[in-house]
Amino acid sequence: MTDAIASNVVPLSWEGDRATGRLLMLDQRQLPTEEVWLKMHSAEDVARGIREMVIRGAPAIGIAAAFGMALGMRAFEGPLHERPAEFSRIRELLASTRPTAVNLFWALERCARVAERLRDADNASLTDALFNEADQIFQDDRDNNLRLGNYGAALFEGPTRILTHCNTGALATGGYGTALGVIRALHASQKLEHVWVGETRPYLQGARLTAWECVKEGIDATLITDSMAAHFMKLGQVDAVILGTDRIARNGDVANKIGTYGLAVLCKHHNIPFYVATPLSTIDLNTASGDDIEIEQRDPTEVTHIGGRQMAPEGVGVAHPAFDVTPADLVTAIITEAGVVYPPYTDTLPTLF
Ligand SMILES: CSC[C@@H](O)[C@@H](O)C(=O)COP(=O)(O)O
Repeated sequence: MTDAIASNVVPLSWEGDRATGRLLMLDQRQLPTEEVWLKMHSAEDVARGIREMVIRGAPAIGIAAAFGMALGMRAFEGPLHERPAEFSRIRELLASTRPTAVNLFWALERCARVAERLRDADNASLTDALFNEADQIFQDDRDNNLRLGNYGAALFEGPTRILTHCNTGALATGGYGTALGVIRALHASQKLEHVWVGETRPYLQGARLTAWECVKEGIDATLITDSMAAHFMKLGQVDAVILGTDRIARNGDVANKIGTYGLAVLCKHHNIPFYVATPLSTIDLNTASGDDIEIEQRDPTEVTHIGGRQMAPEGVGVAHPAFDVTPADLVTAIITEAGVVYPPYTDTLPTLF
């Protein structure tokens, strides 16, 4: 086992006591130039924060939603069985924010199980239990990342050159990160030579967030545009690609940030291993294949504008699927907190649970 570097970056934190306090979210839209913390007082605030990308990344979205559920129920009085519609309304509000990352629905399901157990309890007890659940999801995610980071790092002898995409770091999780967690663990064990950070058009999670995390922790990283990946692979300067995911289907198909599928195809052509690092909370055994995963379609202005400046003419058609699906047969291995699994994923994924 390698010693983890303690990342001091977190996407959210709590301020005050549970009865009157608030959730603080680091506004990821303002990074890397400004570190602004927004105060969330209600489920509506949290839902807006997720929808508008104040917080993003599959595990972080799930954690935020669990806190949103607790904040939402805090506003009421009396036992839940007297007003079950309120719980459903808040759950649906949070569930409607973003469709692709399964962690959102997984976390809300955990909250629903808590509520079911305490449907006759007074509201203070229910709210307290929901806050405990949110804290537990937050803490577990960080611990799981540390574990999967070590499993991932053990796959390499070093010195290794990794290419990654989007942001899968402390900002996208309970801390530390999934794919970036593996990279952190490689760095800690002195097996990391270098990281190529794909900028991740159109939302630039790689350029704005992963690059920021790497610089903050002294990880040797080079930012490239997405279209440069093939070039550096051809030059023999990429030993492996490691990414995160928003949902893995039962057959091992991987939904992740748009551009992931293209990288997997490039890896196949250049004979480079393609790894997906994820907590078990992102594996959805109830979804048979990637064809069944809803792909979020986002606002066209995220494609036509960069930093508020218009880059495309009025009137042009624009497509903006935020995610794509990489077929399981392009995935070399899936790295989790319970170990590393290889194809055929239909057989190996269920053994992790
Ligand atoms: C550990 S994060 C894994 C994924 O959530 C990440 O790769 C990703 O695609 C995030 O997309 P985003 O649209 O920024 O929420």
